Amino acid sequence: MKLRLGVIADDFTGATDIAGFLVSAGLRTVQLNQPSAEEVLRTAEISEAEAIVVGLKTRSAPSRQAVDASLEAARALRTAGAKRFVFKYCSTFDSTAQGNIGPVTDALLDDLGLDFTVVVPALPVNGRTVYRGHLFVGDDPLDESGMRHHPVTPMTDSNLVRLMSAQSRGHAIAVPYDVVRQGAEAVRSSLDDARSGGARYAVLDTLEESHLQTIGEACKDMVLVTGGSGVGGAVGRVLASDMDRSAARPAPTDSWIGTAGPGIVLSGSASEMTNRQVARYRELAPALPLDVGRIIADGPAYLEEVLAWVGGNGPSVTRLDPLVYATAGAERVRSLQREHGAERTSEAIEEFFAQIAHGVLENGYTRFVVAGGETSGAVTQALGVSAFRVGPQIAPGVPWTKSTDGRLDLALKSGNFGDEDFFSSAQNTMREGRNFHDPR
Ligand SMILES: Nc1ncnc2c1ncn2[C@@H]1O[C@H](COP(=O)(O)OP(=O)(O)O)[C@@H](O)[C@H]1O
Ligand SMILES: O=C(O)[C@@H](O)C(=O)COP(=O)(O)O
Repeated sequence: MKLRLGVIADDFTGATDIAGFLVSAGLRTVQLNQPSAEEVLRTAEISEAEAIVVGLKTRSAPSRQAVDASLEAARALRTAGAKRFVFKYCSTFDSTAQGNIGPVTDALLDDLGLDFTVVVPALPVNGRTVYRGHLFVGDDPLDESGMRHHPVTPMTDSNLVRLMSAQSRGHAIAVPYDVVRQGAEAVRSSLDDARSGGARYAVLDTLEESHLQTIGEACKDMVLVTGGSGVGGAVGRVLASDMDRSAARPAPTDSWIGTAGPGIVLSGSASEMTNRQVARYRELAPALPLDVGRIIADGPAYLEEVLAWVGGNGPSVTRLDPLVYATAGAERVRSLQREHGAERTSEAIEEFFAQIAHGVLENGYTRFVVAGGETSGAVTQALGVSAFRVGPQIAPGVPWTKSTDGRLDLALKSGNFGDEDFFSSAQNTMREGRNFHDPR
């Protein structure tokens, strides 16, 4: 077994995000969704994976459930040979004072016999930076960004030290930019001081890619690192540079071949970026907005109508895949939540997307572009996909993935990732792929 790194990701888009960065770092990486311990072990044995990413759906689950699922994943990864672990959460934290990042981090620390770790959500390539312990999204502090309107985890505080202290058992401190820019040695010594001073978590300022590399090197001997795909990629690069690379082997995405069947775009994210992506794609391809009232009141009959619409807008009619979306602006989301209840609305929409995915799968669809983390979790489960190979990146943090049985191609897009043309560029990337066979 070659396994070095085990990643526990709190949602499925987050899992593909970090898996893509680990592949780019040069590690053979497999992604498993909610696997049993046996699946983790079997994968480590037969796949020669150097990194296994376990995608969970724990971001907004009840805390006990999130802790249990994360511990089970970490133990399975350890049994499979992993010596180092990353707990991957969102680059926009997506975890309020009642959230699961603190409880899961505490449980992992205890289970691994540790008393200290780092908190590094930053992903500068996508505009997520941390300064003086505050998380920024582009030009805005987190609590002034679109994330303040998130339907499930509205972020109204940008101070990670405060958020982490509120959620967890221990004391968090910030390691400022002036230390990080001095390099790995300075960071390591600052972390040692923090730990001996009684801190349990250090939030590291991160303004640019080079800071991630510094942090990756400073955390070289840390068994558990927590944060986003940025620090995950840095840990991966440091690990890869330490490994024996004498055996020639193809780059992990060299042999990427897309499936040939029809495709669909499903968008259940209500983020600002996804709203822009939907608006843009509506100009290019057939698009069906979902009626949330009918999802709740009229489930099965409405599902039949939606599937019929998809069937009528297939490959013989349109070059770009049809889009079905619940995506709406903050005002509309609030009003639907007032009318039907926030949790009920989210769950009903996610379940409806799962049913659409299942329906089109039965009709022979093989290519799925999905926007939204929770939505991707629901869709992937409905498709019965439990393991992915990770392919080329469409945009930073969004690779194409393929079910390991080769049946399906999936692009699971975090709500906030990609540019306005993401939905069409995902399909174009696939069609332009060297080996992609487009039946149209
Ligand atoms: N129009 C809407 N009104 C209310 N909730 C919505 C609407 N559209 C989507 N949602 C819900 O919002 C949540 C979005 O979360 P997610 O899929 O993780 O997207 P993101 O990646 O942007 O966080 C889902 O639970 C989804 O069902
Ligand atoms: O780190 C990130 O921003 C993403 O990998 C992520 O976690 C995606 O979550 P959603 O925004 O819920 O899709």
